[in-house]
Amino acid sequence: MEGVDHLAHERNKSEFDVDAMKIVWAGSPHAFDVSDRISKLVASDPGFRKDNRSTLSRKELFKNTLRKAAYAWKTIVDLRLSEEEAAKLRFYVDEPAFTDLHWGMFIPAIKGQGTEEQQQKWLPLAYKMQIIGCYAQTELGHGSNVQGLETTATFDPQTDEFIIHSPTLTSSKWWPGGLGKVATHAIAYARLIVGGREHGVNGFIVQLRSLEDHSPLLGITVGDIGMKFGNGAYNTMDNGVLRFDHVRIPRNQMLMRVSQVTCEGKYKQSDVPRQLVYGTMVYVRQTIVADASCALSRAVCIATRYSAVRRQFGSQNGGPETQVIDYKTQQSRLFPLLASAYAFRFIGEWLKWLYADVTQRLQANDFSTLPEAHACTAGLKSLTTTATADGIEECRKLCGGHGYLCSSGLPELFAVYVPACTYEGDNTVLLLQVARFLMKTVSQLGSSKKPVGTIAYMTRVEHLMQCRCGVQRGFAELSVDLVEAAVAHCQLIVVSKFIEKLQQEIPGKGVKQQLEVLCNIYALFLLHKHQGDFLSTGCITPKHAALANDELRSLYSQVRPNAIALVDAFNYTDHYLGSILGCYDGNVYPKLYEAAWKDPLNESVVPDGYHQYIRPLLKQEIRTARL
Ligand SMILES: CCCCCCCCCCCCCCCCC/C=C/C(=O)SCCNC(=O)CCNC(=O)[C@H](O)C(C)(C)COP(=O)(O)OP(=O)(O)OC[C@H]1O[C@@H](n2cnc3c(N)ncnc32)[C@H](O)[C@@H]1OP(=O)(O)O
Ligand SMILES: Cc1cc2nc3c(=O)[nH]c(=O)nc-3n(C[C@H](O)[C@H](O)[C@H](O)COP(=O)(O)OP(=O)(O)OC[C@H]3O[C@@H](n4cnc5c(N)ncnc54)[C@H](O)[C@@H]3O)c2cc1C
Repeated sequence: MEGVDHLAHERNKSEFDVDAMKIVWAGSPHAFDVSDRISKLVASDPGFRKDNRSTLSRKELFKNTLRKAAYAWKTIVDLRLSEEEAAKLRFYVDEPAFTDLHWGMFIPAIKGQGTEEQQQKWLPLAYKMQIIGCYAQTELGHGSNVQGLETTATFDPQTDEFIIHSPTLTSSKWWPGGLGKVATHAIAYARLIVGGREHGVNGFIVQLRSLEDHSPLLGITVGDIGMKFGNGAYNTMDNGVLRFDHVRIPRNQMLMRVSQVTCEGKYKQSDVPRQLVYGTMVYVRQTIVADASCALSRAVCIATRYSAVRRQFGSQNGGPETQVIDYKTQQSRLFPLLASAYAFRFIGEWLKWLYADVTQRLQANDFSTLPEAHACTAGLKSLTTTATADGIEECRKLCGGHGYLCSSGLPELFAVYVPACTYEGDNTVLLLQVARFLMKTVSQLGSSKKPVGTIAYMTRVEHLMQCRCGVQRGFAELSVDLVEAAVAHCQLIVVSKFIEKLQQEIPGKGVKQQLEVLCNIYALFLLHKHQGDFLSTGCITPKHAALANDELRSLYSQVRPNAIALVDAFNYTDHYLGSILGCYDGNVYPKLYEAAWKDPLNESVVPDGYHQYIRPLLKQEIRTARL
């Protein structure tokens, strides 16, 4: 029945202060207040409805996304929302759109790679959305290999301009979000050519469309690259294709914090690492880790609530069947994902600190932690997105057949989320960067340069290197093993930071105890999953492995009474979850049944096409082959 909490009995089992855990999950009382207020604002406004997405055509879907983006911007302006509140509103609108790239990449690129003068010119226009930007780096022929990009930017000293050109088909910009139909400007990455000499890939601000009638400017060919994975999902985003035909831009539209070109045509490299050109990618990778905890926690919330609602088998003497959440197999699949959601939340908090720290150091020309920041953002983006994409799919399976319905929210969540394993850096390519960082660290063991921070533990392998020094096989030859080592390195960081989180003051009855249980589940589940490596390297004995398994089962039993409260702590509205299976009150079956009849296919009891195709079949009016 409506208004009845079908999960009340589960909520009454909780052994900790859920409101205190909501603050821990949000990060602070202030962050909780903003999230709670804005999520409810979005949920209560019919202008942000999203339950019809799977029934719209691509063009209807995209136009609806533009409407919502404009409505969100009007809401932000009318309510004078702060930058923090505006970001939260865009998050809870929960629809990939051009604004993600405008705010999430175009603006950060100008802030990170533009000079003070360039920031003063372009940021006010971007903040007021008087221009809409995208980040145009990837090309049809190159994405991972940034140094392989083919677009050229040739300096013309006669006119003090750069000529931006797409020399080949494969140099067409391909994938940039927001590019296809909306962006008026791009940060385009191109090979800088001055006086016939190449100076690597740099970023250039290029206007693509008229601010009067939105038509592409002279020399610009631009469009959408077409439908992507899944129906609604990421098709709300106009990922685009862009070709330049000798497009001229003023010299001062090359982002010049890292490298400069003078009006005399002199190329100058600042005394900063050229990799700062990649700074926007580092920034986005750390935000993607926070995204992972959001996406995984959504899926886990849905699967946990539904696992408590769903009963299957086990009825004794006509009594109620067993809740599937009580099956050990369901717990062994679900609870490690619940623990991962919390683990990724805390590693996301730490990574945000690491990024802010390296940014502050860069401003003082201290580049000492840049390699570690690159390795951590690359590795943790790879680890958390892979685990989250796999986790969302596991949550779909944990919900049985109903998990495959769009009304469960899980198919769309999966379809929107999985490109995170590719965008902002293919996950394997990024792990190879971590492996390169680890090998460089190992090669420096024994020198005066002692490993610190997230690689401090590597001093312990020093003896290994001394006895094995000289035995070196090619990086490429060992890359599979090195990628596994990179994953293990990142997992160690996640576990370490979870443990460090528990050493902080954590208010609220039973809250720290619950987090300790989740931390132990996360760590022991990894040990169980990789026990072959731990056993073969002698890190643990078979008895240790058996003890870990026993402890895991015990920990699952400790989580069980608190599972619903632990996902309630995410404080997601039913609107944001977008899932009948995950609705707060657990009143699933009536809602599933009601939703089915709203499908357009049920607008008529006899389907279109019956008389044309089915009736002739049934009436044998179609000549059938002799059976
Ligand atoms: C309905 C439900 C919704 C819920 C789900 C919510 C999800 C969100 C929904 C949608 C939101 C939409 C937002 C989406 C945002 C993302 C959009 C995507 C954008 C993009 O993809 S932008 C393009 C990204 N492209 C890449 O990442 C390219 C990857 N490749 C590279 O980074 C480089 O090519 C490279 C690093 C692999 C190699 O570079 P290079 O050849 O130049 O360098 P080397 O390998 O030779 O290394 C040389 C030394 O430089 C160091 N280095 C490399 N990179 C960096 C760096 N970034 N920072 C610092 N240092 C770096 C290396 O370590 C080497 O150092 P060494 O000391 O010499 O070893
Ligand atoms: C939804 C979505 C949104 C995007 N948005 C943007 C955007 O806004 N702006 C933008 O510029 N780009 C964007 N991209 C592009 C994205 O950044 C690239 O697709 C991504 O960097 C991967 O590069 P790639 O496509 O060249 O993959 P490839 O590198 O071609 O990967 C193919 C395979 O080759 C493997 N591989 C590649 N190099 C190596 C190596 N050295 N060693 C071992 N294996 C290797 C990879 O692991 C992978 O298995 C987006 C992509 C998607 C899917």
